[in-house]
Amino acid sequence: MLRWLTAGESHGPALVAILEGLPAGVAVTSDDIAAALTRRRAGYGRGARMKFEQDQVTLVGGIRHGLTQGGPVAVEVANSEWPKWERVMSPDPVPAEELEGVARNAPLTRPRPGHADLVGMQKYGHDEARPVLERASARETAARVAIGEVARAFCRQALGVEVLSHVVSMGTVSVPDSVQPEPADLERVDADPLRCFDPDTSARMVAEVDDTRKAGDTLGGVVEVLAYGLPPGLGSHVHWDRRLDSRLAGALMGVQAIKGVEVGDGFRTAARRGSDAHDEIEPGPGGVRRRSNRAGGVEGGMTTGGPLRVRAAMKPIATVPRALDTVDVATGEPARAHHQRSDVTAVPAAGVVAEAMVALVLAEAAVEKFGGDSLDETARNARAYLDTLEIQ
Ligand SMILES: Cc1cc2nc3c(=O)[nH]c(=O)nc-3n(C[C@H](O)[C@H](O)[C@H](O)COP(=O)(O)O)c2cc1C
Ligand SMILES: C=C(O[C@@H]1CC(C(=O)O)=C[C@@H](OP(=O)(O)O)[C@H]1O)C(=O)O
Repeated sequence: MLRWLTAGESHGPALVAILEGLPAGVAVTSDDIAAALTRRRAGYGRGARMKFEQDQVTLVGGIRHGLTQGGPVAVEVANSEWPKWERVMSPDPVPAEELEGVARNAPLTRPRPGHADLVGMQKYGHDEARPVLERASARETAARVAIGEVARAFCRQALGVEVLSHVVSMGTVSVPDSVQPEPADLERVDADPLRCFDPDTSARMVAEVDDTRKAGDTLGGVVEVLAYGLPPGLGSHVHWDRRLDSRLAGALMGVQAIKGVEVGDGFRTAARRGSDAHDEIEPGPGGVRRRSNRAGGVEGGMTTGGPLRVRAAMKPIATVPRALDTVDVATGEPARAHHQRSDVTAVPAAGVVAEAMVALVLAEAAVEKFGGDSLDETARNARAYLDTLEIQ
């Protein structure tokens, strides 16, 4: 079983994440994690904070001399902006006079439609949004990407699995369905301003982001995560919560602002006839292969051995510069939602976060199927299983 948890606030001293249940011997360094965090920070359309906020990584447990030891892996991602927030976000009480007139401490009583502000205040009994938005903020996804990188290293080293993502739509601008990067293309995807694998579409997306920014508005879009090199049989058909598609959907829907998940051709399949919807089976390497991959590499809640293909739809950023109507909860009067700064879009970053979530789900399913306390043991068990299927 793989367990993992994150803690920390957007403007707190640091985010922390713990990942428990991976075998010993996975090679991963703080530089690998820092590189993953750099990928998450990039992307055309992100706001000012991504320029000045640095992700400072410290490995605080579970890794020695670049190898996991079998115990929980603990990672800290420090917020470099902490000194500016120290009094406002102090865990210990701060004398009232020290907070007097501190602009950052002004109560946020005009909740943003589309963010967690209003319902979080109602549910947790707060009279302003600060205590809610601090934890709702997608700053927390830096912690997920940190441990997702450890899971990704495990998937690669135990099974030869590579996980990547690309942006398939930004607002109404979409790439053709045939665009599907492979592991060797990841550098090119990352080099694109919007992590889009089709240069013509990317240029139109950039123009769309520029127009949207000028209009004081925000954008959503769709990302696709791909995983190559998976063995058949991760996940299971025997119970709903063991189905890999169910677990992937839950993990992706757990990312801030993701409002829909599609496995394979998903919603598009619903409009097809059966003869045009499934992946016919024919003789091939290891005895059988599928002629197409409309199912996105999952049948019956199990990986088929083909590339995994899942999409996640992100809604437009809630902090709209041309602020939306709300109510000031301090006065009960109509007002404009609070807005300091925000991303125009964060779809490219959401792709990197989605990769991390998929890597964590795949790592968990691999640990379940193959077990092993050392990486070598997991890899040996996987090899023995693939031998029974005669897969090279
Ligand atoms: C990478 C990333 C960056 C985000 N940046 C912002 C932002 O700058 N402003 C904002 O209002 N929402 C942003 N969001 C979305 C909010 O965190 C999210 O809408 C909020 O937590 C409410 O959750 P919900 O949209 O799932 O209902 C971002 C989401 C992600 C994944
Ligand atoms: C800090 C990050 O994203 C933040 C996510 C976020 C939100 O509401 O989700 C709001 C913004 O924070 P702020 O209001 O402080 O500018 C983003 O910058 C990050 O991704 O590292």
